[in-house]
Amino acid sequence: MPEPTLRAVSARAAAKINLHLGVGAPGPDGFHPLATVYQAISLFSTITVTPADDWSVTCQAAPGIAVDQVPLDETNLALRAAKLLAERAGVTHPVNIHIAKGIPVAGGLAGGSADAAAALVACDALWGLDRPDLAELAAELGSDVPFCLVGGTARGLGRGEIVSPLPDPGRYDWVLLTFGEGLSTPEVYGEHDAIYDGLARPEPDLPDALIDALAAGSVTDLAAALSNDLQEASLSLRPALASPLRAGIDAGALAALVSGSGPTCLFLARDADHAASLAAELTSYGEVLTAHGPVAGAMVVES
Ligand SMILES: C[C@@](CO)(OP(=O)(O)O)[C@H](O)COP(=O)(O)OP(=O)(O)OC[C@H]1O[C@@H](n2ccc(N)nc2=O)[C@H](O)[C@@H]1O
Ligand SMILES: Nc1ncnc2c1ncn2[C@@H]1O[C@H](COP(=O)(O)OP(=O)(O)O)[C@@H](O)[C@H]1O
Repeated sequence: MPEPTLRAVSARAAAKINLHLGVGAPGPDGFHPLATVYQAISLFSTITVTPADDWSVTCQAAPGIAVDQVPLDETNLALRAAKLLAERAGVTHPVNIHIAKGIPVAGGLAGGSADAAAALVACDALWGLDRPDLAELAAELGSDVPFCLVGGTARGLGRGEIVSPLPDPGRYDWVLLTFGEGLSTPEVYGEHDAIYDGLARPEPDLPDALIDALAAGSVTDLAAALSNDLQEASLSLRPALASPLRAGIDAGALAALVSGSGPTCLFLARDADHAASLAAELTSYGEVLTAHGPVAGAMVVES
């Protein structure tokens, strides 16, 4: 077994958005086949792992982020990630996992998945493992976790865990409208199934227009190609989202859509200055953040 080092190690991972989220009919395991395009954006969780006598998790919120819904028991996804890696690598030394949370919780931004990806990378470095197969462990932890390891912009197939990078040389500025009360991902998928009950659902695919827009770095073409099959279900569960989505377009956003399973609303801006002015127009609807993408995946950082 590798000898543990005594130092603490920090790693950070980014939130994701789905530029396209195509959802098919669920398989026998209840999971939905996806054809999605993920983009990592500049909202981060930083995980610090420190050798300790027992396994534990602590969490601290960045300004504007509410962390009361983050579990501090064995269900915490970062703790599950660390324990899974320890078990597979034969490590028996517990760690404290400290989460500095900069990603809104239960917002359709893969905050828990980002924490898990960062925990894998941090523990891998702390324990001196240098394992090349973190993606396999990531897929066991959740459908979004493999993307959070990789970052950038990538297509996601299967249930979202089969990730391959896409050329994306541009920079995109986003305004995010977030809400204190999240939406449950399984409930949103369930609502999607209820809406499509009895209706045929084609196999999901990736639109060429989106891939081309990204390759060209064209913000206006990207705006025209954004789509989310879960948006209708999110709006059905949270009808109040319709009004800020409309307000964003009225204020000049190039596009407005729900992020993944929601309820975070995304607004695409022309550039960073435009994002700042759009953000100022939307403050009456919820907590407003700005971010840009694509950014890198999970990586070790200075503590
Ligand atoms: C919808 C998406 C879009 O990227 O993310 P969020 O917007 O919630 O962050 C993902 O599909 C969420 O991924 P993730 O949150 O990792 O899901 P998992 O832990 O693997 O699964 C949680 C639950 O979501 C449902 N689920 C998830 C993925 C999938 N392809 N089909 C599903 O039906 C299942 O009910 C599953 O029990
Ligand atoms: N480290 C974590 N951070 C946030 N939520 C977590 C974490 N571990 C487990 N959870 C649970 O996962 C749920 C979904 O949170 P999150 O991953 O932020 O949202 P989403 O699935 O919408 O992207 C939360 O309600 C919470 O109960």
